[in-house]
Amino acid sequence: MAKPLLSAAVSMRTKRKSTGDLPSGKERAAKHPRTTLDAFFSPKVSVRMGSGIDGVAGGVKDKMHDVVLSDEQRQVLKMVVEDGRNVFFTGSAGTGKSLLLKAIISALKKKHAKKSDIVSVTASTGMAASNIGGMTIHSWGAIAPTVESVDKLISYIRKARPALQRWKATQILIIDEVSMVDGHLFERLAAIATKLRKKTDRPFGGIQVGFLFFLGIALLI
Ligand SMILES: Nc1ncnc2c1ncn2[C@@H]1O[C@H](COP(=O)(O)OP(=O)(O)OP(=O)(O)O)[C@@H](O)[C@H]1O
Repeated sequence: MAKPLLSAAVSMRTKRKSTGDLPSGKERAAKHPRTTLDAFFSPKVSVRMGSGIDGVAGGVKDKMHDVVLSDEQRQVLKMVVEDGRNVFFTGSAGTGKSLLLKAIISALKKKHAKKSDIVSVTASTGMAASNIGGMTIHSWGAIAPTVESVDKLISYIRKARPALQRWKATQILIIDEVSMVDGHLFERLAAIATKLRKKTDRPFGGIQVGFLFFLGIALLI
């Protein structure tokens, strides 16, 4: 049987329940340990199985499964979400990168729920972008592939208001499958960010960047 594929539906299970839902006193403490920071970064994530190709083929029932992140996955999630660090991680096939990326996106969106436009989720290809509920890096940044000059690109972006808003508002940029982004495009993205955001002293104009590499994740934070 084909291995189930992940969809973008990953949700953190760290939300506090109202006290009315829980028993009180010692029983409650035993059954429902207090939510600690450590517990926050030991999230259970629900993964929708059977979507994607398997789902289309109808081979697997669409069903939510709880999984617990491994120590390594939790460590990366904490570095990105809590510490706000630029993180790149890689690994061979099936080591849980995609699941972790979805958990990271979910945690970032939850953390920044009141200012959701500061988190941007992108990928180098349309397929990868759609798998994580994002858009291609070209669409996100209004990068016309035929335009070479950074200044021309910037004047084009200034006229494309939604893209301009994204460039200015984004504080955390995730790029999935960053290995498909060539160095030249990457340099242009960095140059545009620096010029548009007017923070010339900081790489990428101060955007935190994260990447999911071909076999891993790269975040620009
Ligand atoms: N912490 C975990 N607990 C249980 N299952 C997990 C965990 N992390 C990942 N998995 C499962 O392992 C399988 C492989 O994970 P995933 O697709 O994220 O790997 P990957 O590194 O992205 O693989 P590839 O490079 O081939 O795309 C998936 O079925 C996923 O649901």
